[in-house]
Amino acid sequence: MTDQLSKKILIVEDEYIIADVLRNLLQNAGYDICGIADSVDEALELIEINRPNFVLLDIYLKGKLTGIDLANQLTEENIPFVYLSANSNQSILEEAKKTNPYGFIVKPFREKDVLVALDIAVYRHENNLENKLRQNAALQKKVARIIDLQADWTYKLMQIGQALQPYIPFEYLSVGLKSNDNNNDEIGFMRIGFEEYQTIGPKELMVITNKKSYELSALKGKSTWEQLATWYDEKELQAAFNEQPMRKLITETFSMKSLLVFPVPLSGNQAIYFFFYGRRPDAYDSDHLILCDRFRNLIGDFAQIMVSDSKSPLGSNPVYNGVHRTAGRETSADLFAGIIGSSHLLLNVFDNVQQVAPADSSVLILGESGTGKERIAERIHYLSPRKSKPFIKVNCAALPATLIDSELFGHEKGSFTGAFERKIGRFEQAHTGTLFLDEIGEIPLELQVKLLRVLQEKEIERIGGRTTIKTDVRIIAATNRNLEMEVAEGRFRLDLYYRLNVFPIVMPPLRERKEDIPALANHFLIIYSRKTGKAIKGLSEKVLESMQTYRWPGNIRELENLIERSVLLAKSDFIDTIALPFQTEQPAMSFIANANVQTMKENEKTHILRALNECGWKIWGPGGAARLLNLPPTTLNSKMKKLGITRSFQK
Ligand SMILES: Nc1ncnc2c1ncn2[C@@H]1O[C@H](COP(=O)(O)OP(=O)(O)OP(=O)(O)O)[C@@H](O)[C@H]1O
Repeated sequence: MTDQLSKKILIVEDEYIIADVLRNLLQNAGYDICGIADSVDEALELIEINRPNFVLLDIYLKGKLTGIDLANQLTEENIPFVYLSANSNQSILEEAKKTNPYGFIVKPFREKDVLVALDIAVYRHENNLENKLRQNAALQKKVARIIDLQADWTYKLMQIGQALQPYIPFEYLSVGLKSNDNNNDEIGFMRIGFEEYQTIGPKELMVITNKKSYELSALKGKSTWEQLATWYDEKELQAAFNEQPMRKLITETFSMKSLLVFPVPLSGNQAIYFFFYGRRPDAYDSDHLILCDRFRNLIGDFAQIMVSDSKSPLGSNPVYNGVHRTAGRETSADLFAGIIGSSHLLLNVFDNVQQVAPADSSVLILGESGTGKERIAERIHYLSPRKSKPFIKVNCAALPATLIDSELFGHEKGSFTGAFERKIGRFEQAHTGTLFLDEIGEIPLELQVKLLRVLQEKEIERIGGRTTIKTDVRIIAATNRNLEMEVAEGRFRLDLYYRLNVFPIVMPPLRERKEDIPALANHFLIIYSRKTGKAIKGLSEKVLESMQTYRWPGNIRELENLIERSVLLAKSDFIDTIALPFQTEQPAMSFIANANVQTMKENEKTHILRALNECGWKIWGPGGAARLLNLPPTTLNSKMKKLGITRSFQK
């Protein structure tokens, strides 16, 4: 459990009785209550005087201002808070959620709920801080290494961009120097793979944009540069096109949608500017501004040394060293071996993995079935300091509810009928390593409490055992369900959700990264040609085109199965027809926000039914639906049960 004794808590609650109950129970648990406020004004005063470590925050308070107003102030001051709320209406809760609280306690609450919620909040906050501190330290080391590299400055600048990528993602980075003599050189780096960038210097830009040097200079001359770090979403970026013709050119030429401007002041009234461009309409937010603040000095040190060197590519006599198309020392081939694709959505996932892997924080991988969640979980483990320790996987959907308990925690001999031997559970097996809880959304509610306790207390008890056993396990959980929706509908515990959701990674569905389809298809073609001993050379343009228009409800797994089947059926060394399932047009569905659980279930149901029909309702063995769907038959069975699929369901 977290050390409460050092934690000062401020209670902001206008109902005296509730505030008093909270004070008593928190004091009994060892917390120090540094004040009770019934309005935002009073809370601000107490914060100023007492600097609490944590705030428990009611939404409706005395006075005009609400807890949500105070929340923004708390975020600015980096004071974590947990909401106390009665069952407010949905729109208020939505507003509250946007302020990124560390948890919610719903009134009326039990003593246990409050203590657990606070404990999770402290854990989450500490993990956040740990992440932030680690970020700074890691970047500091990288920058020092880059400065010392035996390479030209253009290459070093590209390495700086690459070092920033996990924190400030970009698809195009332009770096410019603003100086007294109005020299506005810019140099660009286009991301073309994981740790792979192409340099776009002035000459390349002229060729790509079909503009002469003086035309580009004129566009740059018209631009105004911000004094402070600023971000623009798609609309804001477009609205400023008139005053910023150079940004318009870059945005349109490279199909970018948002921008983060990061100025770093240097000596002698100069400043170096980093323009991060993203393909998402809202790639940047206030968190990136905080990162800019944190990294400013570090990047400033690098830039100062660079511009003082006569060989700098930016400065009064720029020395530009031509085109680089360079990968970092370790490429995706090393770090993400066998994970095919270079779409910006997948590259963002790689960035997240690289960021979180070295830490011990829990990771929650979200995404539809077959998007590669398990693959990513393995990578996180193998890129972490635990890589030589066990990686243990539990598929929560494949286990009957009655067995999950003993599977996870183990049992002693004779602890229940059928327990003939002592069993070591998965938690113990994963000791010092990583435990991957796949399909975490399927864990029954009763077990969720137990799992939460184990995660907090880091010790387990085997069923029928008398002693507790200490475990040191990193948790990676995955689900294809919308867990927020599961929480809202009472099937998943809010506290467990908050405990697991410390670092979410969202796997994009294949239909949102269609540019990866040809590479994936070729990858599977090579694998299955080799397996079947057929020398298949490729797929026709027509086949690739039809694959691009298909929606892939089963994602990469479905693509893999389709290629496997096509290779088996191929009569020549070239695949020029492919049996894509017939599909009615469906509206695009995004997984996280606004996802409609019903639709996803329906989707899964349709997909399974299609496979069952294709296999004549055979589930097990060769030619069975389980093999077609690349699922263990037990998983398929439990999915069918959950989705209510029986043969009579099929009309
Ligand atoms: N980027 C990728 N490159 C190559 N193969 C991939 C990639 N992503 C996934 N695969 C393959 O696709 C199949 C499905 O991947 P995986 O089991 O990791 O998905 P999942 O999201 O965990 O699915 P589920 O939710 O059904 O458990 C596996 O055979 C995996 O090896």
